[in-house]
Amino acid sequence: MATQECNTTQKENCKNTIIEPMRPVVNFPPSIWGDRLLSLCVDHSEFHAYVIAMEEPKEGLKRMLMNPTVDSNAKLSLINSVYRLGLRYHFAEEIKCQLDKLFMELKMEDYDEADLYTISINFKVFRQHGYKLSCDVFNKFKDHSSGKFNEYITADVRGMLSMYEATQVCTTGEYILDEAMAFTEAQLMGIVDTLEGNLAKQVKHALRSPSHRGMQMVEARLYFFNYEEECSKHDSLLKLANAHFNLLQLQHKEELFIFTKWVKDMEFKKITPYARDRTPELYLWAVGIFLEPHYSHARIIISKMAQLLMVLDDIYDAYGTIEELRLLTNAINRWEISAIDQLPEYIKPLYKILLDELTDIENQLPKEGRTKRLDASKQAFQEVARCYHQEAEWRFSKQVPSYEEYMKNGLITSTYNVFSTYSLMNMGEINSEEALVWYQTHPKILEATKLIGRLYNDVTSFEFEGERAEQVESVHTYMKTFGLPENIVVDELKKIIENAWKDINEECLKPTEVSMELLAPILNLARITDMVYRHNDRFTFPEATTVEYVTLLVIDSIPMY
Ligand SMILES: CC(C)=CCC/C(C)=C/CC/C(C)=C/COP(=O)(O)OP(=O)(O)O
Repeated sequence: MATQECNTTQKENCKNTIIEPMRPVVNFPPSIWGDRLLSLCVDHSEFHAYVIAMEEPKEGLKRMLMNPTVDSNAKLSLINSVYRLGLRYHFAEEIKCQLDKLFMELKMEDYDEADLYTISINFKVFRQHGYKLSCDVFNKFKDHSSGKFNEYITADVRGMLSMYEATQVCTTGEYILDEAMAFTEAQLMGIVDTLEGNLAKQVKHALRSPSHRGMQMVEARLYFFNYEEECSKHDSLLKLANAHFNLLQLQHKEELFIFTKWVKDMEFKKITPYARDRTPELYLWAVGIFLEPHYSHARIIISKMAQLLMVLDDIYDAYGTIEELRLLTNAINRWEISAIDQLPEYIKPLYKILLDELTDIENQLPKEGRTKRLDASKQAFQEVARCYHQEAEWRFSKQVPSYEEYMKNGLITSTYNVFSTYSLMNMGEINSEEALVWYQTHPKILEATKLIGRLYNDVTSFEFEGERAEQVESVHTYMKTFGLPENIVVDELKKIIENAWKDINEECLKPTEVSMELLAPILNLARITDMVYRHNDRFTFPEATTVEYVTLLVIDSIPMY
């Protein structure tokens, strides 16, 4: 549909005149940011001030975490706050030491007298740190004659909220948690408009984005605002979180400026005018994958990868003719600058950027094991291009593949192989060759994350994409393969997404296949996917939440205590 075929007479004309093919018109909303982000400026002396401001409260918190006289519930509640404020990486050793001990000493009877709030917090903390506390701790809240949850818990809103948050870490076969999730969600939805103050804000946000599935930095900022009581229980927690936000915001501003300037210097607007303009939104993915300050370099690289993938996606999905796409795929497979000659003029500058940037990234990698890493990253990119091309072939020949065929291809076009490979490659010391080998075994956590990416993206955007060029996506391939109507299919695909989350949770429980540090970027990729696609395609249409979150993280300042 996007090409205008030449007939015989036209062919004659074609020899002399270049006929511009008809291309689909895509109404991508423009960026709302303009050049504003190029004026982001950073005072470097502030970095040092925040690092100093963090030192004392950090020591204070370490002492508190290690203090044997602090009661176990209070300690788990403190660990919960540390986790939710994005500070876990400062206390990895202390938290591990405490949780090992608390988990080993734990007896189920300890929970006989405990309330719903306490049990839920403890359950979530243990699970999020890899300890499989049994979901039987929730049995006592059920009326065993009716099989339903006891009515009295509906009066405990804080407890229900906490239980709803705890159910997000469930694994396959934990039916009580499935039921608890549905029950608490329905109850909270029913009362949210009657609540006031911080509790109202907490419930509203949890229903919009449960904390376990949210983007860590956004969750941390909102926890700081919405859970004042928990945060101000300990002065050192408040001070550390405050200085930490300021430090990260400074760093994120600087990184976003570097990335925005790169997009401008590469002249993407001029050479790819057909593509979406989504600079800060792409950067948000990078912050979502890596929260810690020491992954600054990785965030910039991931943002650049995302920009290149987005532009490629827009050529393959919307702008290129099938002939052009064949040439482009071939050139990307060849991966050599001489292949540029076979490309249409308008694609040449993009192809050059692609090769130059990847070479540049390669040159910054440590020498040891470089070749293997390079092969993995290049192949991940080539694979995406081949699969984008396959989708285009289906579209141009008006074929609808089976759901299975589509998904085999679609897991690759989720682009998460590229994101995870580049994440791993740029993690410095912990990035061992062994870890790369593990990545290439298609670990369950990575497959589940890709599945969530592909399905969430399709479920929320199939109507818009369908309008533009008969895109091949999971909703319609599933409808065709299983002969089911659209509304049923959307529900089925959402169930598959829920099950994939259970796999991710399972893979993060001890003993894990690789360290939690290596699993974290993959878990975080699923989290940012949930944030962007849970309610809509907030990437293509970023007006609401994505803009709000970019503003929250990079623009709105936080008064220093
Ligand atoms: C697919 C997915 C989970 C992407 C998120 C990761 C990301 C930011 C990738 C780079 C840009 C991109 C391809 C966005 C999705 O566009 P699209 O909605 O047009 O993707 P589609 O053409 O593959 O459906």
